[in-house]
Amino acid sequence: MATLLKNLSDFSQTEIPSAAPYKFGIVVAEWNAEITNALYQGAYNSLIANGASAENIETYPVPGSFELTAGAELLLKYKNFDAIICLGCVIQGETRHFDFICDAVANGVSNVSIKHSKPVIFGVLTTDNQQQALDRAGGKHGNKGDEAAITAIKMADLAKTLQG
Ligand SMILES: Nc1c(NC[C@H](O)[C@H](O)[C@H](O)CO)[nH]c(=O)[nH]c1=O
Ligand SMILES: CC(=O)[C@@H](O)COP(=O)(O)O
Repeated sequence: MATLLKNLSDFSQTEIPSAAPYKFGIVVAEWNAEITNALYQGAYNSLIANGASAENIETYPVPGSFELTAGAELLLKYKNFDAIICLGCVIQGETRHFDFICDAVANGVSNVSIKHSKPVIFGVLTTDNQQQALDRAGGKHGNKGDEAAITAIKMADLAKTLQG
């Protein structure tokens, strides 16, 4: 469903499990920091609002969205999280660099999730311009960080259910 048809922060509280049992790692890209900091605040606040403990949330910066994959891999290799949230903002420039970054991080995050059988959430804005990013980082279309956090809670809960 296109974002124009669904607010990124619009969730029914009854559809969200408690985040209390789970540990979350958040990897945040430093590129476009005004946007990614807003995404992070949305994600952190959503985790806390749904019962996560502050001591169960660890946050790590990486230089850019391309490094989100490596950040997620390192967290899952060396730490014990129930879900990883990757937050970034890639804005189209003059060249095809945008395409390569977006493809790399989308595929990379998915591959790390499958490799570790752990939820790794793609909370990355891939926009034509800064206004589209602002609209999705706490603007008129909500906050993709909220969406990423709720997705992480749901997936961590699914994993716990399936593990028995
Ligand atoms: N242009 C953007 C970048 N570029 C940097 C890359 O993500 C990466 O850090 C670099 O290529 C070195 O490996 N990153 C973003 O997150 N957003 C952009 O708009
Ligand atoms: C997504 C990018 O890496 C991009 O912002 C870099 O800008 P440019 O394509 O003009 O070099």
